[in-house]
Amino acid sequence: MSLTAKLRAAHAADWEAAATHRFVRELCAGTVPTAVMRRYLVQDYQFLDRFVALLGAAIASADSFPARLRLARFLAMITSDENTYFQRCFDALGVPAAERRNPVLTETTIGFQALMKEAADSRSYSRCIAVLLVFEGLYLDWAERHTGPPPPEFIHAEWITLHRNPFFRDFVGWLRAELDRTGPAEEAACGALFGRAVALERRFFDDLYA
Ligand SMILES: Cc1ncc(CO)c(N)n1
Repeated sequence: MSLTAKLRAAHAADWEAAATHRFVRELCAGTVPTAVMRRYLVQDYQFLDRFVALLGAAIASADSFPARLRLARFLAMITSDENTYFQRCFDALGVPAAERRNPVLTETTIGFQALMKEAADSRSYSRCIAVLLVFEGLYLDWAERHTGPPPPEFIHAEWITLHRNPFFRDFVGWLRAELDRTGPAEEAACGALFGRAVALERRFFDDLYA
């Protein structure tokens, strides 16, 4: 069994709970309450800050130029299309500047930031990839489970299509292959980060309805 298949199986309960969570079901149906969507986007924008730094660490620690190019292309999408999605949502929802820049963070967001900092500071390519694979693989998974027409509001529809398109799917497949190639040398450390990331993803969605 490949490392990524083993990790996915070891954390199947949290993974399934997140991939089929009430939040993603409501998102795909276009019925997320506005207050819930707003809470999600404000916290996720703080997630994104460290996520960009983690991608930078992965680029710096990668063992080949093709890997750096691939990660850099993904980073370019995050810092353009995905960043402007957040800005347009904040405009539409009337989120003030202070809450875009410096909101009160939940424990879970703080946990995500600590996890990403730890992976980035390790300067280990495979540890960075282990964390990235959870973030992107889980979002690809729930987005691809949605097969109906996109919901009418851009706030819902674009968050789905950002995670359900051929470029994103290829990128996740590539992350999986990179972890299977480089992760076995650091299996315990990669597995621990992977498991923490999946548990945080589940909690991040749970928090929205707490
Ligand atoms: C919490 C979280 N996990 C994964 C993604 C996908 O990048 C995201 N935007 N937010």
